[in-house]
Amino acid sequence: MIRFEHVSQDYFHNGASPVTVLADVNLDVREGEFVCVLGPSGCGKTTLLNLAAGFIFPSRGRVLFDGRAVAGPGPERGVVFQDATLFPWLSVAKNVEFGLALNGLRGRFLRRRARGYLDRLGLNGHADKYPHALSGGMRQRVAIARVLALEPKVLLMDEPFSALDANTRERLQDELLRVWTARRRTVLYVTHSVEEAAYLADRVVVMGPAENSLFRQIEVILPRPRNRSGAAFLKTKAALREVLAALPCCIQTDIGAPATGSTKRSRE
Ligand SMILES: Nc1ncnc2c1ncn2[C@@H]1O[C@H](COP(=O)(O)OP(=O)(O)OP(=O)(O)O)[C@@H](O)[C@H]1O
Repeated sequence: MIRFEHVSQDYFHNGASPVTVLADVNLDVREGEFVCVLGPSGCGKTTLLNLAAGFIFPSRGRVLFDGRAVAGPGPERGVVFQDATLFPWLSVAKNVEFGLALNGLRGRFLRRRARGYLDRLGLNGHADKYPHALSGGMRQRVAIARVLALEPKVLLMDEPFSALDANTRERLQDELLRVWTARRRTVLYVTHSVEEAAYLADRVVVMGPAENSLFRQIEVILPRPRNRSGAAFLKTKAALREVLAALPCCIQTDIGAPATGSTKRSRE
């Protein structure tokens, strides 16, 4: 569904020589697959996602969607960011309807589609509220409903739940999995969290420094729904932490382990 073919990405800073963030990345995301991209801060996770979204273009190589080169953003690739960027002057329902109207839906078809996705995300009692009256978790739910309502083939998600408290995050992870299981969309999901990657992913792509952009790929073969305290789940987390700990010269890592005597941070 998404293919990165020998993709390299350079950035330029004030006339200095270019900095290579991704080097010769080859990655296939299969249709219906849930792929998490995990790695230290600054290793290029968002860059990878932005390339798939068509927000930027590779310095070298090609990014393909459904066999065709990505030439820019498109409704078949829905993007969810860390901060829900809703229109503050529109109600919840109107926020979801906005993109549908831009894509040509009108009248009751538009309203029915929007309501359907608000229901799916547990927002049916909040359709007439404005974003300022919603909690962070609810705002993020609206942002997801808004993207899902466009029925994209691929969801590109950049740390969508990282700003939320642990309970809300886990609830939204379950809601996302419920929607994903029902429709089996392809998901490319950037996270710092080992726990999140182990819970969500079919496959975890661990990214490293540019010369080793795709450091390791790990299939997560645990059955769903996953038990966060089960032995197999804990083992998967431990395996992922081991891979992260083996990364050469991390900038910052979030490997979910106590940071005693090291510079490693934990958010879990
Ligand atoms: N438009 C840009 N121009 C110049 N440098 C950039 C640009 N976008 C990203 N970078 C640099 O590229 C590197 C990778 O950034 P990117 O945001 O892809 O990493 P990341 O792994 O997503 O980081 P984080 O986990 O902190 O969000 C960083 O050093 C960043 O400063």
